[in-house]
Order: sequence, then structure tokens, then C-alpha cells
Amino acid sequence: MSLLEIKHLNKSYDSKTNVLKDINFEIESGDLVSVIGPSGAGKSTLLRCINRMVNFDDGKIIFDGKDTTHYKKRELRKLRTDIGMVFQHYNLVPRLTVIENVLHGRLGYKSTIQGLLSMFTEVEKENAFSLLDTLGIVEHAYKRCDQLSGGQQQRVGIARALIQNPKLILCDEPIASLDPNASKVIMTYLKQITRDMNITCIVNLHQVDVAREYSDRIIALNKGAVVFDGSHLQLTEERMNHVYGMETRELITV
Ligand SMILES: Nc1ncnc2c1ncn2[C@@H]1O[C@H](COP(=O)(O)OP(=O)(O)OP(=O)(O)O)[C@@H](O)[C@H]1O
Repeated sequence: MSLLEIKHLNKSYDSKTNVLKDINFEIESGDLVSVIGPSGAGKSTLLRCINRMVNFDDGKIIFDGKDTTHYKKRELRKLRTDIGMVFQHYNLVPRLTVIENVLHGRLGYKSTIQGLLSMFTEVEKENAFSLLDTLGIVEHAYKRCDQLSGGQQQRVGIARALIQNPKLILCDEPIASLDPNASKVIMTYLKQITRDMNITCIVNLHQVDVAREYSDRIIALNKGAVVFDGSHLQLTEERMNHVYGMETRELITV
């Protein structure tokens, strides 16, 4: 069974222009899937539809066998504990320590009072340290986040997503603010997470070479439509031109 099924998804912000047009795909557990495409193609909007930060106009999103299309408050809260987010600008609380930021990933499981009082169990704290260890930054656990490099902060962002125990992690341009070495480290960790923890990652990327190197599969959007869906080997120069330079919007079948 697929972890995620997207069926005939359409989304507009202003009810005139469709930002996403009849999107259809399925994703299996444990895959690292990159979403590429020119600026404004709809990559971020697609991720926001999947975790329902924005509503869509029509179509269906089936996650872990359940149709999430009509989810309301409580179901959305549960959905968002199953789906971690990693952001371009990390979205950490700079004045808090690394370990506190990681534990924030557990807030979706807490009551408001528990959250306000930062009440975390010993097991949660042990898990947070263990994740920081896995991501190679445990020695920074008690530093303020704003004392870390960009690459280290992004690893904190990944640990915060992982401590949710997600089935899926959505990464919106996770390496856009990083240098090539730090980018490599982040992509290697994301690959490791999919392989060792069987967590699916969908990663929006502008760097096609990175998408080619790390992804099990690449989906390309242009003007809101899927114009390529296949492996890095199938993404030929000609198809790349189609993704970034084309005028037509027909799907390249592979
Ligand atoms: N909140 C919003 N309200 C109105 N229009 C929006 C909103 N968010 C995005 N858009 C529009 O939707 C289209 C797709 O934007 P989106 O950010 O999803 O593309 P993207 O492929 O992620 O772009 P980039 O690579 O530049 O981040 C763009 O035309 C954008 O202007």
C-alpha cells in the first residue's frame, strides 16, 4: 500500500489561476522523492496541501490509507504529528537551546498546559539526545540555536521533525541557505533517514544535480502540472529542457 496518494489535486489561491493542476501520484514508504521545477511552479503549495496548511479546491489526498480531504481540527492535529516539516530557514526558536528546540517537536502530542510548561518525559528527553547523537550534534545540546552554523541548525530542524515519530517528512528547500558541503551533509542524513528508519521524505529542491544524486524518484512541476515523474536516470537533458524551458505542458511518459 502506498503511504501517500494524490488524486486529481487542484489548488488555486484566488479562484482564477490554478496553482496546481490535476496532480496525480503515489509514494511508497521509505522513498526519498525530490520535487523540482522553476520558481512559482507550485512546489511549496504542493507540500502545504499534503500537510493541509492550505486547503485545496478538489481532488483527494490519501495518507496512510485514510482520505484526509475532509479532515477537521482534531484529525488535522493527528495528521500533522505523522508528517514532520523541515524548512529552508529552519524555523527554530533562536534564544532556546538545541535540546529545547528538538523537544518542541513533541508539542503536537501535548495538552496546551503541558506544552506551556514544557513538560517532557524522560523518554522524550532521551530520544531527543539520541537523535542529536545520530545527527552528529549532541555536543551542542545546551547551546542556544543561534550559536550554531546553518547546517547545524538544519540538523536541529531534522531532529525536531524526527522526534514526532513521523511517517513522512516534507522538506521545503532544506538546503537553499546552505553551502555545498553543509548541503551534502543534510541530504546524506535525509537519505539515511529514509533508508534506516523507513520514513518517507519529499524534498523540494532547486538544485537538480542534488536531486539526481540523492533521490529514489524525481517529480517535476511546471506551471502547476506534473511534467516528469521518474528516476534520475530517466531525467535526460531533453527532459530537463522540457521541465525548465518548455511551453507545452504535456506529461513526459517514462
Ligand atoms: N499564499 C498565497 N497567496 C496567493 N498566491 C500564492 C500564495 N502562495 C503562493 N502563491 C502563488 O502560487 C504560485 C506557486 O507558488 P509556490 O510557492 O507554490 O511555487 P514554488 O514552486 O514553491 O516556487 P519557489 O521555487 O520560488 O519557492 C505562485 O504563482 C505564487 O505566486
